[in-house]
Amino acid sequence: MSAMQSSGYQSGFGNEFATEALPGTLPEGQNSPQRVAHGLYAEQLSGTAFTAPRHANRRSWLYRIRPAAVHEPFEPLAHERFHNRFDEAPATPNQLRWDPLPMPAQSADFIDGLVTLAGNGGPAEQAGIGIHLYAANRPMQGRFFYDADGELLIVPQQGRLRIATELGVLDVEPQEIAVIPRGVRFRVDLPDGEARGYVCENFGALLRLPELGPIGSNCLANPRDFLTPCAAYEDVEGDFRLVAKFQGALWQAKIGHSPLDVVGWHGNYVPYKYDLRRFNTIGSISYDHPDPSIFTVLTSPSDTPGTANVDLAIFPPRWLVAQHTFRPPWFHRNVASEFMGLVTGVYDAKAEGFAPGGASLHNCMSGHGPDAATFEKASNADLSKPDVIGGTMAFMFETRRVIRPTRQALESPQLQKKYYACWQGIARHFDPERK
Ligand SMILES: O=C(O)Cc1cc(O)ccc1O
Ligand SMILES: [Fe+2]
Repeated sequence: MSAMQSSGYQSGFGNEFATEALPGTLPEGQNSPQRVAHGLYAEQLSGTAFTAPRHANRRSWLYRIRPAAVHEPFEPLAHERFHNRFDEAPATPNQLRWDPLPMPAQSADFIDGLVTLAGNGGPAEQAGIGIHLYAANRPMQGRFFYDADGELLIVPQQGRLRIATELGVLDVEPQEIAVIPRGVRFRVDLPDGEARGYVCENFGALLRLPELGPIGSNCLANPRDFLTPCAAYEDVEGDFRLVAKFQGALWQAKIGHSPLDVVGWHGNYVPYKYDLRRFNTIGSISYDHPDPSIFTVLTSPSDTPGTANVDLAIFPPRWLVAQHTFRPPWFHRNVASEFMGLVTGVYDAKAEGFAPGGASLHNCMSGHGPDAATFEKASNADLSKPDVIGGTMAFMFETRRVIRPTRQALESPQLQKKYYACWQGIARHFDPERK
């Protein structure tokens, strides 16, 4: 099958977009005309309840060669490593860290290459997240995927992804993220031959931009930097497979055509990408390190105000200028649970052991913070000079619920058995006489 080429982008977050790959496709003044132009079918894709409040309501109208209903029955598709079984092992208060997942030894496409590391809640609850890694060395050939359980926040760490979706093509590279809405069908091609990264499967409310409060009307992730593809379609027939993730398990159906056959669409339920290097990072220009909520790119709110189902926060390059201050992240315990990954460079709280492609987990109320080497260095740094953190991009999925590692994550050879030791060298400095 010929890979769809990039179709260009439209900018903005949550906009009412309208795009057509063939002129005259979109109906004028209505959504569902008696006959759609070019002999297409009209289909609504609803991402929120029909009656969701207007500001949160998301749906798109798709004008396509065949409706999404056209495929043979689904049958279960085994996948040992990609699931939502977050109750296989006791949730642990231990600080955990993993080395990067190796590239696959056998041939694996994006779906084959998914491994579930941890999660909470589930698709039936419509709350919580799944945390997965992927490592792939083959494009998805003749198969397409959609996730009915949640939207997929994809964080590439190595290798570019070409994500051909029903609504158009997203080309993403490390330091960019992509979000594929629940239900949207897509295929992942690998322009660099292999790729690796992280996926947050969000079972809860759709990711949105955080409120800015006193920050004002700009900064953090600016809406115009979010890019949604222009319409692009494939008109191909063949012996293809449609893979669905439904209630934690995979299903597969035969489909005789590419489901990426949407010639035009309009609406606000859309895939998008965002370049994390565009993030307008805010920090202290006086003293003390603020809470990392200032680093929030996107948030999935829960039913409790200010308490996220999941936040995506990033730790991008930035200047550290705070005076009479311990500049790196402080020691802390958090009611929320923190999963971190590293796209590139070094994370400022960890001198070593947290490698690009690796991961860490600090659960609810588990103490963590700078390792011993970082503490000593930052406690003795010359604060008369600004310090610059360059060439790095770490991120965090922070969630209100405890993050439960899967059995395979706890049994993985990548789990660092001695992670706790990075704090064991923390010296006792207490001296009642010392100022
Ligand atoms: O390293 C961490 O644990 C993440 C983190 C970063 C930060 O700057 C402040 C708090 C926090 O949890
Ligand atoms: Fe933390």
